[in-house]
Amino acid sequence: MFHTVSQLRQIEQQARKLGLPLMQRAGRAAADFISRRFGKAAPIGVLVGPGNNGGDALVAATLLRQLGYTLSVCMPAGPGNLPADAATAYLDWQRCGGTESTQAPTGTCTVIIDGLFGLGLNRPLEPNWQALITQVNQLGKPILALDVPSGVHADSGALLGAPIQARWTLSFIGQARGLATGAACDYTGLCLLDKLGLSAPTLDQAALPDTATVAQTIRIPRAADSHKGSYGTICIIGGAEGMTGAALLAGRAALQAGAGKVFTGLLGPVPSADLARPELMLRPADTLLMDAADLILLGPGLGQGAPAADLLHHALSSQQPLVLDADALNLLASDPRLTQAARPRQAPTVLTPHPAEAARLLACSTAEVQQHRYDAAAALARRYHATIVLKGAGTVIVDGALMAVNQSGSAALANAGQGDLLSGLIAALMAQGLTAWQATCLATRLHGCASDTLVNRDGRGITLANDVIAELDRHLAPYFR
Ligand SMILES: NC(=O)C1=CN([C@@H]2O[C@H](COP(=O)(O)OP(=O)(O)OC[C@H]3O[C@@H](n4cnc5c(N)ncnc54)[C@H](OP(=O)(O)O)[C@@H]3O)[C@@H](O)[C@H]2O)[C@@H](O)CC1
Ligand SMILES: Nc1ncnc2c1ncn2[C@@H]1O[C@H](COP(=O)(O)OP(=O)(O)O)[C@@H](O)[C@H]1O
Ligand SMILES: [K+]
Repeated sequence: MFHTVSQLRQIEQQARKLGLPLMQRAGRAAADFISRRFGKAAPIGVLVGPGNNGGDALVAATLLRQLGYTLSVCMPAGPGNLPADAATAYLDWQRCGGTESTQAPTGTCTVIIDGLFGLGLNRPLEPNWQALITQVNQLGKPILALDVPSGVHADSGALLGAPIQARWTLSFIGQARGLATGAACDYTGLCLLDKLGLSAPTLDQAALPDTATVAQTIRIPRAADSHKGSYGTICIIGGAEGMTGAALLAGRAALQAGAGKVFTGLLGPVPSADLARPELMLRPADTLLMDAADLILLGPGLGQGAPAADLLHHALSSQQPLVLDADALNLLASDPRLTQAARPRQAPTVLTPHPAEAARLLACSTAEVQQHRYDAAAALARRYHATIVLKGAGTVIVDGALMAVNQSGSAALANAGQGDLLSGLIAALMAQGLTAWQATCLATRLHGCASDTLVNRDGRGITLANDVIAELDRHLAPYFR
């Protein structure tokens, strides 16, 4: 579960009204974390910023000092303008004999606590703060970031400079959603949560779920008295010359994920069979009976020529559920008439853009999409009246008012063919009766899990699409029971 900054602030305010000592609890959680892992021999560096994140760090420093640790506290903005709770924490620090300086910790520290900025970072790091963070990162010491690595925007995950490179991020009350997606994922290290003794059911209801949470309730029934016609007929269209493999990978994934029948319509040369998966039926794209299928997947290896655009137009005006990927998205972005055709569709439309495709669809830069991944996915959903899968680290899924973020998978998936696989998987799950929301969440989750298994079980560094497809079955099987 992840939260917006405003949700976290609301909880904080309610707890304050009850007089709960949240900063004390946060500082204690941080001190416990350090004392469980590090002995008292070498000093601990502590970075204290101008807000309550700094207050958490000061509480931790005070408790660690009382335990007998040596602390080296760096407080560049001084204590003058600290907010009330943090000012109290500073007085406690002074009372126990603690001192501070404006000097960065040195390489003699065993570990560093980052309390520079948390939820309150609201603009790019100014040069003096950036210089401090860079200097600290260069020490190469393990860093415990409090709440958020300083420099990461807690709501969007955007980098407001070059952030603290944390080994662990210990969040309080709830995890900010900015930790879960995009570039932030490279700075958090292992994400941990301490709820500070609060249980907040209303907060949880409004939270951004992980796809794993959505997947928990999904089942894909397979009746004893069923047959291949019970599990959907899919038309996959793509595979222009030189890109046959993209359409085949989508087809293989769809079959492996339980679709009843998969017809693969190719714009380029049509092999007599896919020898690795002869169950697939291959046809010239223009002979496929799109309208007879239960679902159309258009895009893997489609190309952007006139025949591809005609097929897209036809698919958009069809009554069937539609999954659009790859060049189908690029064509959609290039012609406003296609956008007009997408909006009034009654059957579900799913778009699966990677960040560059999303940027084309939104007429902005890829960097802008990546800085605002949640907002970009939501904007696409509104613009196209579609379910959106914005791919990449922390894939974001939006379906109407629903949003989820995925945490499975890794850069082992960063290779051509994975998007084709994912689109085929989504298509198969929808053809078996899942809603677009369920199918996109489950497919994204399982795609990442299958790759993670190859990485963790088999020690793979890179996972290729065919290998991930072979691994899908064991991950899907529990959902068929
Ligand atoms: N209160 C509580 O009970 C609890 C709070 N908790 C803790 O509080 C944290 C949130 O605290 P926070 O709201 O004070 O924000 P924080 O992240 O410390 O930074 C704000 C300061 O930074 C400044 N500033 C911003 N950007 C800047 C920039 N680029 N360059 C320079 N300055 C910049 C900003 O300045 P201003 O915008 O006012 O000019 C302000 O002074 C939260 O993450 C958690 O750790 C937990 O203990 C739970 C209980
Ligand atoms: N660094 C990463 N972390 C997690 N998942 C990733 C990463 N890089 C790629 N992926 C996943 O791999 C897939 C790649 O899709 P895409 O870029 O469309 O590939 P294709 O070349 O097959 O079209 C997406 O599902 C994406 O989320
Ligand atoms: K921090």
